[in-house]
Amino acid sequence: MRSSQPWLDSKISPAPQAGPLTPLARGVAATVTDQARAEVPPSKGALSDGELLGSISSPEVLRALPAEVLPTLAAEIRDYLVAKVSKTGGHLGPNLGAVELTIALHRVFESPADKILFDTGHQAYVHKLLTGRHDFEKLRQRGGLSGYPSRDESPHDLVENSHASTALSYADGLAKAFALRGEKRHVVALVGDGALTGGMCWEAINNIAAGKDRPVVIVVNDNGRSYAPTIGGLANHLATLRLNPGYERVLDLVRDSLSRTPLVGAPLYDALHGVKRGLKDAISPQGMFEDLGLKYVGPVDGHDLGALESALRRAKSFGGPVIVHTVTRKGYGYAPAEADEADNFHGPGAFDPATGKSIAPPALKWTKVFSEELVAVAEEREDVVGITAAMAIPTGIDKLAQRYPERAYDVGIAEQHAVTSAAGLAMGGMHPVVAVYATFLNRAFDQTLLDVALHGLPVTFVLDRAGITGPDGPSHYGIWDLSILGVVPGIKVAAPRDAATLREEFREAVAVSDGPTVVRFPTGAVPADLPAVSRVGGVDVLVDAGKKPDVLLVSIGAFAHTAVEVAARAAEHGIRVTVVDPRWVRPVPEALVTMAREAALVVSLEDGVRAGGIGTALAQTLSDAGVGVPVRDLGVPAEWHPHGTRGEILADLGLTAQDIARQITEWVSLQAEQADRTSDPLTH
Ligand SMILES: Cc1ncc(C[n+]2csc(CCOP(=O)(O)OP(=O)(O)O)c2C)c(N)n1
Ligand SMILES: CC(=O)[C@@H](O)[C@H](O)COP(=O)(O)O
Ligand SMILES: [Mg+2]
Repeated sequence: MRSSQPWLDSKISPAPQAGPLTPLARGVAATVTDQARAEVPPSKGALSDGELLGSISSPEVLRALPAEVLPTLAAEIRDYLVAKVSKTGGHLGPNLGAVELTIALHRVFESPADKILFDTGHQAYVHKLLTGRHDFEKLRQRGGLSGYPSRDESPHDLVENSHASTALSYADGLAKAFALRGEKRHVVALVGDGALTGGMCWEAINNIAAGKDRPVVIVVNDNGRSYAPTIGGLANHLATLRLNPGYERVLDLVRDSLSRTPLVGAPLYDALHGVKRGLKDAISPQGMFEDLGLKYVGPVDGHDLGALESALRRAKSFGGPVIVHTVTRKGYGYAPAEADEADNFHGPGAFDPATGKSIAPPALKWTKVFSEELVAVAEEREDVVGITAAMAIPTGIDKLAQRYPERAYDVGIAEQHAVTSAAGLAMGGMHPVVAVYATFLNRAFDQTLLDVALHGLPVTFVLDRAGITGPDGPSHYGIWDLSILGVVPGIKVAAPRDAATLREEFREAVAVSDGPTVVRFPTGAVPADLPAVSRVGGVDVLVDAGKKPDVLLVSIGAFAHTAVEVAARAAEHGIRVTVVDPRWVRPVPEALVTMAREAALVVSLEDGVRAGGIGTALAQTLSDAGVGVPVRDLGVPAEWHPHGTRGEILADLGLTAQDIARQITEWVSLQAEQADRTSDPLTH
């Protein structure tokens, strides 16, 4: 029995073989467990979810375990992860694939003296368990563990930024700092094959390789996938790897990965695997990395604990920059995750562990609406092409790829390249649609500003997951786009409020031929369509409070339903609120200036940072037009916001209908008091 839970007895994975414990191992494990029980502070949580796992209060305890019990530990970790993540949701596939790797890392290196960095950080759950964090009940939920490394949680955690491809640069800097300070520490960076497609990694490798005496160990977790496969179909060209008889299982894994249909080109994978078209030209991966100045170890079976430990010890003893190439399988040990072709187990929501089926009620998502409209537009216009940075399904580019494979490009985790390559496509007569999460556009700001906008190129950016997102926490909030795009001359930004306006505004965006356009929308289920009562100069009026309203409430994007509720609540206090949705928020529509002249107070409401946001732009526009009406802007403070649900975070920020109505009522009363004072001759 390798697992206490039937779903781990997968037919797909050939190993790991935990098997029953030998009497010796059982004895040692029991002793270690007793010691560990005594050591675990009560706050660190349960010991009941797996006897051995429950004993691991720190990496020291892990290092004291005999190798024979490690497969059991790995099986317990998988049990635990499936059981817990099936309830909370989270990054299951990446973690199941990194169990042995993380165990080996913590046995060979001595964190926190040695520094272990997790690129992206979505695969750090096993690291959390091995560093004594065993309470996953509220993973990624308010008050619970973060879904990424978190310096508040543990001295073993360093990097909280879950934007990919940064770990090698952090590692380079840390190694330089330790060299300057004369500290003998190893710096280890675990990076996925997907993250390795990001340009920052190669900039870092260029520098790491130059530090011959700096002990940086780059561990590549090569599972052949980002979300979707990272690779091309070159299964017939693996002869160089076959030359090494120790890699039979590695070859199986690689062959499996290669046989999947790719969206992405193959050069990186070729390099990693020493693959080139034609055996005569075959290069070895050693050659590639060693030419760059890095010692190469591998490929190593990333589920073979013995092989991993021995490879990592070799790397550790080398004393300079070294790359350890491990081959793993995403979702390893849990059949539905291993068989996952649709990215469902990269970061699933809650699911039934017995079947792997999602238990979320079906809902129409913003992404699906965009995805369908993109295909409809592409059917009408041959110049429309789609670009994704390794997120074809999550951004909805997959539907275009299915319909027109030659008109959809997955460029890898390479947002900067995505944008400038879109600029090239536009120069060449196409109309590219770059679909990224709002937070990841940060990466490509300069490219958007100069490569696209300066050249007046017709590129449409579709920003998914804009605004407050939720469980991924601070790095994933899509709250900066409206501000940073505000400084891009000539850019046009739309913020649809529902499915109908998303379709409409997307079509308007791709109709623009003389510069960049942006359509941004939030995460999750799209709310019911909210028809306008009228449209004035391109601005939709959602609630018309008649002439000279007390308040003109300018609602941006998905806040429309909240804004309408605010108007209803304010009306109960005798305050007349007109609600408008500008649809296009940059540049600020002229019609808003005319409407604002009529109102006693203008309030803007946006799902983005207030600093430099639409409220600021509106106030400037009104001031420039000589409209003296006071403007109040409601939005997200430029601070770090913790993980939680979107609803919880919005409530924290006072961005619920109830809070906004109360706030508006106060402002209106304050204005009335001030007006009274001004008109009272005794106060002069
Ligand atoms: C800059 C950036 N773009 C996109 C993402 C979204 N993303 C998160 S994980 C991931 C795939 C990572 O693949 P890999 O590094 O191979 O790790 P694996 O999940 O396969 O373990 C992507 C694209 C991100 N985190 N950062
Ligand atoms: C690590 C990462 O960047 C993604 O996996 C992200 O967690 C996905 O978020 P969604 O669940 O909103 O697609
Ligand atoms: Mg990968």
